[in-house]
Amino acid sequence: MSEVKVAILGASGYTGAELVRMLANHPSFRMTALTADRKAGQEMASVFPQCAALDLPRLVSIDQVDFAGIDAVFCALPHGTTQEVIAALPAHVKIVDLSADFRLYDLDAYNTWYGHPHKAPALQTQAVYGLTELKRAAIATARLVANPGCYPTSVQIPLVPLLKAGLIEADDIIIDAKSGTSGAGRAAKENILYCEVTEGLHAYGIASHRHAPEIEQELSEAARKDVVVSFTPHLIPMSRGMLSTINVRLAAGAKAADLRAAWTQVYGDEPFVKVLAAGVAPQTRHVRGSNYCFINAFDDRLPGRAIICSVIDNLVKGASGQAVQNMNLMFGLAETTGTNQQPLFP
Ligand SMILES: NC(=O)C1=CN([C@@H]2O[C@H](COP(=O)(O)OP(=O)(O)OC[C@H]3O[C@@H](n4cnc5c(N)ncnc54)[C@H](OP(=O)(O)O)[C@@H]3O)[C@@H](O)[C@H]2O)C=CC1
Ligand SMILES: CC(=O)N[C@@H](CCC(=O)OP(=O)(O)O)C(=O)O
Repeated sequence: MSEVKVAILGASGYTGAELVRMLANHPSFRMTALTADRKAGQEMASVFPQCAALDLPRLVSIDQVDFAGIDAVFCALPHGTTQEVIAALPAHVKIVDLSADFRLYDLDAYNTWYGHPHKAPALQTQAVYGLTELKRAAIATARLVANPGCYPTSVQIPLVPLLKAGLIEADDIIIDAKSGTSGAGRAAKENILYCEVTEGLHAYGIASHRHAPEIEQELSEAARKDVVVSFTPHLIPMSRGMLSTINVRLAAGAKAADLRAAWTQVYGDEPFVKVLAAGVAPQTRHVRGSNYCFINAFDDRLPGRAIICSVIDNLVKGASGQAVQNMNLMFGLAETTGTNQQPLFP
């Protein structure tokens, strides 16, 4: 196909850097504009020395980009800042938004969880929630894709097929999730300072994290009834990686082996979702730097219950990798184009 001219808004952030890493080897997407806020005017190689060998445009502010010459936009800005930016883009541009700004279909729920009214409600009705493996047909024809959050990605990949198949009960889902600190972005914040996260582990957003309604929106659709989950995120002292350990009540007679069989049926041909061999616990170190999601299920010692483990790299399948996977789909390209890096191990 002819070259697709791409702009990355927020290229000086962590997910922006991951987008650059993936697009550097992409045969069709050419990085034409890269934006920053405080770092506008700087070379990428001065912001990210790992980019020194790449021929990249200088970072500019968003208002300096001529979007008439852009075909595709990856929007990697903080949530709350993207709705007006995306609403101002010309109609021919296809967009994958990595922020949370277009993920909740219900505008009242958005207002409740994000603390302000939606600033582009008409555009929200066009947005497609972009968990690639579960929404492929809608993503392929969308103009605006709301890329899922990292925690919701790690949770929905295992749970959606199980709820659709009626293999787990929808009213008893307990999610214990852990994220590396890159999940909080590159901007300086006291709670992610080295001394605040190293040699320790803590829960945050207990019973109040904004990813709960996003998870519930998609699980409710799968279960065809309202689902409420118990969701507890934790911050762990590592730069990237996410583990969700999910405790579920099985439908009568079901076993972990049935969950594994259902996943194999749904994901058997997927390039990025892998059901590990029986008994093997998914580990974040085995997906690091890759677009993989590894999942597995185990029978609990409590009768009728199972424990599910799901790992992703929060910056890749949890953000930029899935974003490129989605943009590939929107341009009729193989989803693996530019996204099939093997994990970095050890
Ligand atoms: N980190 C992760 O694991 C994940 C992140 N996301 C979401 O992706 C988005 C980007 O995250 P991440 O890369 O981690 O964030 P960072 O804080 O690392 O980067 C934010 C980027 O946006 C720019 N920026 C900040 N404020 C503004 C503004 N008001 N106007 C224009 N540009 C601005 C920054 O520029 P400058 O550097 O010049 O300040 C920087 O380029 C967020 O919405 C985040 O929630 C989604 C899934 C996972
Ligand atoms: C470790 C950490 O702080 N993680 C972020 C989630 C990252 C993410 O997916 O954010 P968006 O929904 O904004 O895209 C958080 O808990 O808010």
